Parts: sequence; structure tokens; C-alpha cells
Amino acid sequence: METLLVIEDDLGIQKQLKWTFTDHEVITAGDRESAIAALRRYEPKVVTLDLGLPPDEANASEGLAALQQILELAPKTKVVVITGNDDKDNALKAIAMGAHDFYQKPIDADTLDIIVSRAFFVANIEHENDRLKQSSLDDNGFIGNSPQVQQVSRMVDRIAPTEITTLLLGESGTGKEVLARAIHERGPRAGKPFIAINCASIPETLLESELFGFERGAFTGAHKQTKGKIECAHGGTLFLDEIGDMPYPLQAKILRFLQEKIIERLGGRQEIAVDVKVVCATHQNLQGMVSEKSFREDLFYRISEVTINIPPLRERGEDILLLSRAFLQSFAQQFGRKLTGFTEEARAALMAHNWPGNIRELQNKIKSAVIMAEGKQISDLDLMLMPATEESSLRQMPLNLKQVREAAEKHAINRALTMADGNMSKTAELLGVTRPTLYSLMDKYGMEKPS
Ligand SMILES: Nc1ncnc2c1ncn2[C@@H]1O[C@H](COP(=O)(O)OP(=O)(O)OP(=O)(O)O)[C@@H](O)[C@H]1O
Repeated sequence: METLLVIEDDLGIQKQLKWTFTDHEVITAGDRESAIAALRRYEPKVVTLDLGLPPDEANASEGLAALQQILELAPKTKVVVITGNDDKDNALKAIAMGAHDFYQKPIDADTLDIIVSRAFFVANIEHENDRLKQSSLDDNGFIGNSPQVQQVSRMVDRIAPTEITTLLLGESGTGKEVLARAIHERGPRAGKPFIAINCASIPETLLESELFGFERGAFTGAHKQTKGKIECAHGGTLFLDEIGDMPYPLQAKILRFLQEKIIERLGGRQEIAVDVKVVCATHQNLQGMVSEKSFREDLFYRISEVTINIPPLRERGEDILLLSRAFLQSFAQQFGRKLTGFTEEARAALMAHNWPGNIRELQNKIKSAVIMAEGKQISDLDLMLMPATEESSLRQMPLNLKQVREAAEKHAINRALTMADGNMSKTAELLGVTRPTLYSLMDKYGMEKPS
């Protein structure tokens, strides 16, 4: 039973109201002081407040003061103000101060019951909304309510305060970097540097100097002493993304850094002590690579003190719509579009899609849909997802997987180019690939590049 606080100095009306609200636990208070004490003690979601309280029963000053105090102490409380039958001015004043509703005497039990029930309804919806917001979106912009992701989030909470080295495993675009950042932000190193480096995107020859830095003259072009990413992360966290792409010879050096917390810059002789927490990630099967001897076993054990498996988006059920709504909101704001949500067909299409590119793919799809949508809601057509059930389009498609992939890639590149007005950086961003990857894909398919 929910608690209703009735603030009323007339004992007869107090009794009447107790009889009226039989569905609630009614607490009564006859003046401001006892009302505030009851508010603190019972934290009611809804309060009825007679504005004519002692010592100023004939006026509303004491009642309005009580209202102000209630809203200061518990701003979410729904206060239904009860006034004399010709006291509309004070009723409106109370609404302007933040009261939820007002009711003019004489009291009609049924009407007041409806008003109070409605106030509880609104209070409960707001409460639920706050709860969802809190559980689905934390300070790091990490969205997810599905049990799988909540479990991952709990693991992050446990890892964050420790110095343990974590390995994040998950398909591309599942949010490995977002989680690495959460491990950093939720721990004592928050506020210190978070440095991410993608071992796959840096040529083998440059990776070592990127990570360890170099002394002046260490190699041709080394004009001045330069700190590497590891040193830059001192005091904070280093995120080694795609650790599976770390060249074998460099793996020994990384192992030494992890074990001894000491590095040497290229061309340098001085040992530099570094205090860095390390998070690694990969979409590759590291254990398989260890068996094939392309990844050092000792390094594998060193980086996987704790392993977190991040589920692919297609297994995250309700999160697909949760993330879609969040991306819709942020892109609509970014592009100044007034969109209210998704049509039912669009929601069904989002749920039915397989999301091979995971959250990054979802983000890109929603972004282009926000730009393209003509109606107030995003439709399934705006999303341009291939409907799984549409046989006709399936029949027209080649069956050879390589051809299917190439046709889909070409189609996506063309669409992104159009959306980005031929700007290659923007096109690459829309497609979720790097510029060099975009160039090489376009070369592969003999596509003309915009001048
Ligand atoms: N839980 C989440 N809530 C909100 N946005 C997310 C979440 N997870 C990922 N994203 C967004 O999805 C995109 C991809 O995430 P991220 O770069 O972390 O994935 P990744 O697994 O590291 O990808 P890759 O392996 O390709 O580097 C980013 O734009 C990120 O902001």
C-alpha cells in the first residue's frame, strides 16, 4: 500500500479523507511542522495540502510556506493543493510554485480520489523513468539494460578499483573501447590519462616507436625526443586494442613492460618506470593463436588476468531498441531534426536484423535514417535494412557469398558517398572504416573517387 500524506487541520475533514482513501495508507498532519516531520519520516509520493493551516487558517500564507518547504525537501513529491471554494488565486499561485494539481472545497470524495490516484500514477511513471535512465545509461555513455550487459557492467565495477589486467573479447563494434574507458573512469585513475592505441591500424614498423617513444637520432627522421603512448598513459590507463595484431617480436617487449613496469625509449639507454594500468581487447581467438604460435603464451596469460566476453548486439534483445532510441535522440539533436521515434515496422526491422557490425553498424544506420527520414517517425524504409522475409529481393541476390559481400559493400559505399556529398573522410566515418580502408575498397571495386 502506498503512503499518502494528508495535511489538514480540520479533524472532521481528516477523518473523511481517511475514509475516502482506503486504497492508501493515510498519514495525517495538522500543521506545517508535523507535516514536514511526516514528510521526512514516510517520504510519501503524494501529499494533499489544505492551504489554510494554523496559525493563519483564514489565509494561505502558512499553506504556501509548507508547499515551498515540501518541494525543497522532496521536489518529486506530487502535492495536490486544497483551497477554499473561492480561492482560485492562491490555487494558481501554488501551481506556479510547483504543486501538481489543485482542488477547491467543498470536498467531493470521489473526485478527490481520482485526482490523488492520478497523482500517484504520474509519480510512479516518473520514478520508473528515473530508474530506467539510471540503469540504462551511466556516466560513461554506456547504454545497456539486457541481463548479459548488466553482468558485464557489474564485472567492470569489480575490476575498476583494482590494478588487474583485463582482456576484452568481442566482435568488432560491440563496445570494447567504451568498456575499457568505463574500467578507467569507474576506478581511482579517473581524471588521469586514458590512452588508446589500435595495434592493427599502425604499420608494424611504427608501432614500437608509437608505444615506447624514441630518443633524438634513434632513426632517420627522429628529430626530437618523443614520448610513446605508454609513457603518456603514466598514472592512467593504456588500452591496447586489437592486441592480437601485435607483431610477435614486439610481444616480448610488451611483456617486459607489463611485468616490470619499466620501458626504454627507442635509441635510449635509460630505464623509465611507468605506472600504467592496462586493458587489452581483440576480436581474434587469442587462444587459437597461442596454439599456432603466433601469440606468446606468457603474454596471453599476463594480459588475461580477467577476461570479459562482450555479447554481440544480436544477442542483446531489448538493448537494440534502447540503443536505437538513444542514438535517435542524439543524432536528431545533432542534425536539428524533429523526430519522435520509430514506426512499428521500423522497430520490427531493427529487432530482426542480424547486426554483423554490432553497435557501430546500428549507430551508422540510425544516423543515416535520421538524415533521410521524411516523416515524423523513422520508418523501416529509412533504415534501409534488408528485410529478412522479403523473398523477392532475396531471389534477385546472387548466392555466391563473395559476390553478395562485394555487392553489399559497393552498394553501401555508393550510398555513403552520396550522403557525405563525396567527402571521403565523412564517407569513411559513415561506413565505420578508416580512410585508407575506404580507398583500398574503392580501388578493389574499380570505383571512381570524387575529385
Ligand atoms: N554500450 C554502449 N552504449 C552506447 N554506445 C556504445 C556502446 N557500446 C558501443 N557504443 C558505440 O558503438 C561504437 C563502437 O564502439 P567501440 O569502438 O567501443 O567498439 P569496439 O568493440 O572497440 O570496436 P572495434 O573492435 O571495431 O574497435 C562507438 O561509437 C561507441 O560509442
